[in-house]
Amino acid sequence: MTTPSWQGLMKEKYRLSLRLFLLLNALSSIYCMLNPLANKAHIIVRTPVAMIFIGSTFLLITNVKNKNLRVHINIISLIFGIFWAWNAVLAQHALQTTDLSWFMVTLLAVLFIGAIAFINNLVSFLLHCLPTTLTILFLSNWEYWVPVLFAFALPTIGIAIHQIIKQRNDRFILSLLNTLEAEKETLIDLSMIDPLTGLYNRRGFENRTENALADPSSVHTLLLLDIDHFKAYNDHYGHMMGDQALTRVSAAIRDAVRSRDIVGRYGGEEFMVLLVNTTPQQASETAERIRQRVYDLSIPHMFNESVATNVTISIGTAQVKNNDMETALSQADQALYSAKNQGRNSILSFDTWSVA
Ligand SMILES: Nc1nc2c(ncn2[C@@H]2O[C@H](COP(=O)(O)OP(=O)(O)OP(=O)(O)O)[C@@H](O)[C@H]2O)c(=O)[nH]1
Repeated sequence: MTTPSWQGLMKEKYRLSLRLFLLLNALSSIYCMLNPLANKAHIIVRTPVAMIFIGSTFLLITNVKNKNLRVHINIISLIFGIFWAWNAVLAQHALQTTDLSWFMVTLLAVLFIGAIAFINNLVSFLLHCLPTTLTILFLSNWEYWVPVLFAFALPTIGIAIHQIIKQRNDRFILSLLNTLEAEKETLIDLSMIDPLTGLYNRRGFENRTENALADPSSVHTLLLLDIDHFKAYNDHYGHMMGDQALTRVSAAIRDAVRSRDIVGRYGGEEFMVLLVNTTPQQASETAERIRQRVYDLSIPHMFNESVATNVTISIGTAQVKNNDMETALSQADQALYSAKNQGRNSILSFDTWSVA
């Protein structure tokens, strides 16, 4: 699970608790309308519960039909809470009773709805239950204040404690999700890095170049670089020295280009560089700078046959046209092959070479 899906789950919970609240209100209002006690009274007594029934049914249907409709749960709970309190006032007036049992049924129904629907939302619970609780206290002249306040305090305390525990859990889960996401990002980054040289591997290179190629107005140049006679180097100096040479050459390439250019290890002793947004002139200057920097490392290579006595590289370059990296790669490869054939430690641009 990710943070956005967690937030989606929270929204869904919010929606479900609203629906539950509306459903319980609709059911309770039906009961109150059919209650024989209420029938004894004037029809006006049934006005608030009728409004609760119409309002909750309408909102419930609307909410089920349109998931994205935003309904403020606190406002709805307060309005319905006031309606229930109004119902208590009208009923008491009509029935002329201070009988606790009658009040308790209404109060417990309201508290039950609030506690079930708003187990995680103390504010909504209070907004829904306080109007009726206070009204009943006044209507009964505070005669039954102990059972009324007890009935109100018990779920209030329970919901408050439950909310504190839930908030702690939510914070813990969110921090856990953030840590997991950060670790996932690190792993993705690591999976794109070549462990020996620290450059992008082929996957990382492709991933990074996708972003650069997204801008169609820019002109990019692809460089393919290959260490000359590296097999002979490995054979004579050993694999460990070969690894060291690869690491130093990688660093030299990285240092010779701008930070926005993308450098990757193509595989073995081959590298690739995407020179982002460069003119052909700048590209050939950069390729020459790379070649020279590697030469200047002066890594001894007595078996770099008829090229030099130190490690050198050959470079093939090609412009990336129409964001077509595959074609550019094939062209740079052809240019590199020719640069090797022309004596190595050299640079060949596919674009000028193919025209000639
Ligand atoms: N030390 C080391 N050697 C590697 C690594 N990957 C590839 N190589 C060696 O690189 C050498 C590549 O040799 P070749 O493909 O024949 O090319 P080359 O000898 O450089 O000849 P040219 O490219 O024609 O100049 C092989 O000997 C590989 O074993 C690596 O990670 N470490």
